[in-house]
Amino acid sequence: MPLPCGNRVTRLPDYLIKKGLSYVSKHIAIGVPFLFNRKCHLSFCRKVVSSESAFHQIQAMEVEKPWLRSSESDRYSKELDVAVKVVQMVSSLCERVQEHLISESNEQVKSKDDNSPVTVADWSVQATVSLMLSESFGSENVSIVAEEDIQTLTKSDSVGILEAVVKTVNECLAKAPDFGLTGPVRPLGTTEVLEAISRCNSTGGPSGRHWVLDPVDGTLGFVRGDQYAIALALIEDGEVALGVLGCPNYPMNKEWLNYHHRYYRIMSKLSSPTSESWDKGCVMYARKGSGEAWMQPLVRENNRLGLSNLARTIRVSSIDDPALATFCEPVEKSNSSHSFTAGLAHSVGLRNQPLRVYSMVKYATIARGDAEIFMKFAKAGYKEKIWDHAAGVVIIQEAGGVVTDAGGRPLDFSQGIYLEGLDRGIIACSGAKLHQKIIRAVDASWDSSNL
Ligand SMILES: Nc1ncnc2c1ncn2[C@@H]1O[C@H](COP(=O)(O)OS(=O)(=O)O)[C@@H](OP(=O)(O)O)[C@H]1O
Ligand SMILES: [Mg+2]
Ligand SMILES: [Mg+2]
Ligand SMILES: [Mg+2]
Repeated sequence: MPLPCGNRVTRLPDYLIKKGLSYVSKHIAIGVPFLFNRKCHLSFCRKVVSSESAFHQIQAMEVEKPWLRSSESDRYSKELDVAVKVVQMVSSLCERVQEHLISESNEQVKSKDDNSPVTVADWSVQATVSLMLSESFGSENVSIVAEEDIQTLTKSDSVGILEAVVKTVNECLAKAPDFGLTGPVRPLGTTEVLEAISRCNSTGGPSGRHWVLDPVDGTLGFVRGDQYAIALALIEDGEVALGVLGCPNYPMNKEWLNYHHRYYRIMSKLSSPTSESWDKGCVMYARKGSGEAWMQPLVRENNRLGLSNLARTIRVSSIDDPALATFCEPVEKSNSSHSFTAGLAHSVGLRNQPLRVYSMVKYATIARGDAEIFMKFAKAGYKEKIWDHAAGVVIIQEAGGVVTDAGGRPLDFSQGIYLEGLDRGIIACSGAKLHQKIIRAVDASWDSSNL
């Protein structure tokens, strides 16, 4: 089921609006689940909606469609709908911040106590997602496990960056209607923004619903003008129910990936490519058990296309011959042993150079069939966090792939913020055959490794 990702409101004569609304109401009244033809429904809405209030009426009706809750296959429809829109919204925020970071200065980057980087974007995305989920589901119903806290942000030397966060959040919230969402009626103050960030301090666990957010995954890639992702997932009773990955620098068309990120920058200075020709970013999403994963282009301010019409299903690669397969891994060898994976690649017969990509875009490459294997072997003692994996895992699985630890067991999202009990590392593959070969190779070489 493709989901909407934004609507531009254009003024049309009143008689058309009425006609449009009565068309929608009629279909609801006679119980025609025009969800079956949601593409048509959305492009229809885009054509007939002439004011924000009319648009919100249609949205409200959309939310109350009874059939969304009536069948198991439509479970989490509303949650996924909201999650995709929110990720679209904050992907735009990240693009603006990244552009600014690259062209202006490094003042918007800080180091956390563990020396890892954090930026205006990380905090602003976390605040915005927290606010929009509360707005959509009621703050009392929303538990969020997320990476950032306000410790560094409230230090005395962070006054400038805190101001930038509040400004960035308010600018983003003001654009909520462009994405089919409702933002607050007035700009938020510093305390409210800090509260929104701090509220994401849930520790998850085996029962109940928990949203899991990595506001900017691959912050290092982000500050370097390279790949990064916004990752939002919903865990219910310890299982990942849905996942959304915003990948603002991962093009819809694989071909563009061959160009280095610097090329983007040069290109955007030479000409300002339209999103139609450039197609630079995408959002991917999936619901557990649906057997489908989807991708659609990022909503851009200059993008008035019928974006939901451009949503398409994605599928993992059908390549199962190691000689033809490509594996991807983290860019930084401090995050995953490049020498160990090189040994595995050799023993399994992988011939292609590894694709080193920052962030959960690695999960996206497998889900979309741009690579066949993703491996991560962190140093002993490092504990993987659930927000670095939840969204990517469900998207790969629904796209037809396999994700386990190196012992072949599924990742356990039920034990709080860490993937407790993870056996050695993470292996995601497009299919069972490659997966089995990698697992065997790990077993054969683990004892002689330094890991
Ligand atoms: N020491 C160590 N070992 C393993 N993993 C670590 C380590 N330190 C951090 N992290 C987590 O890695 C996240 C970034 O992973 P990537 O796959 O993007 O790594 S890389 O930047 O491409 O090397 C990164 O996510 P973000 O902080 O969201 O960028 C961290 O959660
Ligand atoms: Mg991360
Ligand atoms: Mg992060
Ligand atoms: Mg981080």
